[in-house]
Parts: sequence; structure tokens; C-alpha cells
Amino acid sequence: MKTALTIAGSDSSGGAGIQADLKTFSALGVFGMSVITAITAQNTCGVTAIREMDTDIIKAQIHAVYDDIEVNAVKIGMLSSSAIIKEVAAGIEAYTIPKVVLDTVMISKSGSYLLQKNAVQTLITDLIPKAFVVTPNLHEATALVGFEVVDQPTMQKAAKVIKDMGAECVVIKGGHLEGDACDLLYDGKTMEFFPNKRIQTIHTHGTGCTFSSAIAAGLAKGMDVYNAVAEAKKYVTMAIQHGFPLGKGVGPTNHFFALYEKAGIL
Ligand SMILES: Nc1ncnc2c1ncn2[C@@H]1O[C@H](COP(=O)(O)OP(=O)(O)O)[C@@H](O)[C@H]1O
Ligand SMILES: Cc1ncc(COP(=O)(O)OP(=O)(O)O)c(N)n1
Repeated sequence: MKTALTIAGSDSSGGAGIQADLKTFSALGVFGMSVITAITAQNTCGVTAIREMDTDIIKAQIHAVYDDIEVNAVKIGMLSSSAIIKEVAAGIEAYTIPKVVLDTVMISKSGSYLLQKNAVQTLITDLIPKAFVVTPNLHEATALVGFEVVDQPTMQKAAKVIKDMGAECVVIKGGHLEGDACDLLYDGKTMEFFPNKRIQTIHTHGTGCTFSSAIAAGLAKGMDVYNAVAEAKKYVTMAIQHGFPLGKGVGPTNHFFALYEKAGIL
């Protein structure tokens, strides 16, 4: 069985972060493992507290996994601070990890900072050059490139700038576009749009985590980047279609839709 490792923050409500990543890996038939960078007290209405893990325990988790188990792909999510980014970058360096999907998590949909503002530059200098795929949303792409990324032409322009920062491939997520939810993949040669009709729902907690970990699952199974993104797009679309109103706010994506439907749970 292929394996994938998520290096990310914990979401107590289970919709995003480590929890969404592990559910995605399981649903896509990949054995999931985790390195926890931070714990968030979070629910469908927002984030109420954040506790970063000490860098020594982050380092120990990375070494514990890599010293023992072959890792076929890595997804990186919430990193919170420059110190944590540097620790994770050192871990990747130590084990020359090839298939790294870096989801540049900065702010939750509910508006909380999951990456300190002053850490964006460290992300650019220390981690983006080590990534195989970087997956910013429109807001994150704007923070990385320094101009507004709001439509397909500015997505194309931003993808080139982020590629020049040293990433192998760039996927700019269009979940926050006006109109269709259209993502862009740039591999340094071709620009490929992955369009999809916008699903009319408020239950989109964890869409970014789900999408990036589905890309990592595809890469772990040996897909090329184009197929990994295409399959991840299908997966996240289904997971949003089957999202549900958990809690009082923005409900989560649903990872076991086929199973639940068959069992008559949903
Ligand atoms: N309402 C929606 N309908 C269809 N696809 C969506 C919708 N919202 C987000 N997506 C898709 O979910 C994935 C995650 O995108 P996005 O929501 O932009 O990420 P983030 O959670 O990081 O802000 C992308 O593939 C995007 O196109
Ligand atoms: C612990 C943690 N990590 C990442 C996120 C961001 O998740 P994302 O899928 O980008 O979207 P929202 O959950 O913010 O809707 C998070 N919230 N928590």
C-alpha cells in the first residue's frame, strides 16, 4: 500500500487540517500518517485558540516517520510561524523528499490567521523552492506575489511568479472566483485550467485541505501531476456536493459519500 504524510495543524471539528487530510488519504486508498504542527480549537463557526507545537516535537515526529517508513508523498498545511516553516524545511532537506504538495495555508475561511503575517517571506524563501506542487487560493496567491489575483489572467500571471520562486508546479485554486470554480495548473511549460460549475452551498469547510491532500494521494499512487490534479478536482467536487450542515456554521466536505449513501446514513 502507498503512503502519504500530512504535516499540518489539527482542527478539533474534523473538517479541515490533519483530520481532513487523513480522511482524504483513507478515502483514496492511501495509508495516511501525520506530523502535527499546531493545535487549533476550531468549529464550524471559527477558530477560538491556537497552540503551536514546539519545534523539537515537530522534528521528532518527522524523524520517527522517516526513519522507519517509506513515504510516497507529503502534504504540508498549516505551519503558523517562521520557526515551524524552518523546521519542516530542514526535515524535507534531511530526507530529500521528492513529492511535496505545499498548501500555503494563511487564513481560515472564518478569518483567523493560521500563518503569522511576518512568516509569508519565510514560506517563499525556505519552503516554496522545495515543493513539487504549491496550491495557493486567490488570497494566498495575492499575498505571495504582491498583486491582486482575482481572475483567470491574474491567476496565469501569478502562477509564473510563484513558479519562479522555485516550485516545480503551481496550482492556483479558484474556489473564490466570481462564477465557476476554475483551478489553474502550471508546470513551467503549459497552463491548464480545470473548470467546474460552482456548487451552491455554504458547506465548504476544509475544501483547500481536501483538494491538496487528494493531489498528494494521487502522486503517492504514481500519477503524474496532471492526472493527480484532475482526480483531486473530481474528488473535491464530489466531497463538496455531498457536504452537509454539521454544527451552526459552515459544514464540512464529506469524504465517505459513496459509503454513507450505500449505508443510508445521509
Ligand atoms: N462552491 C464550490 N463549488 C465547486 N468547487 C469549489 C467550490 N468551492 C471551492 N471549490 C473547489 O475546492 C477546491 C479548493 O479551493 P478553495 O476553496 O479556493 O481553497 P481554500 O479552502 O484553500 O480557500 C478547488 O478545487 C476549488 O475550485
Ligand atoms: C488546522 C487548519 N488547517 C487548515 C485550515 C484551512 O482549511 P481550508 O481547507 O483552506 O479552508 P477552511 O477550513 O478555512 O474553510 C483550517 N481551517 N484549519
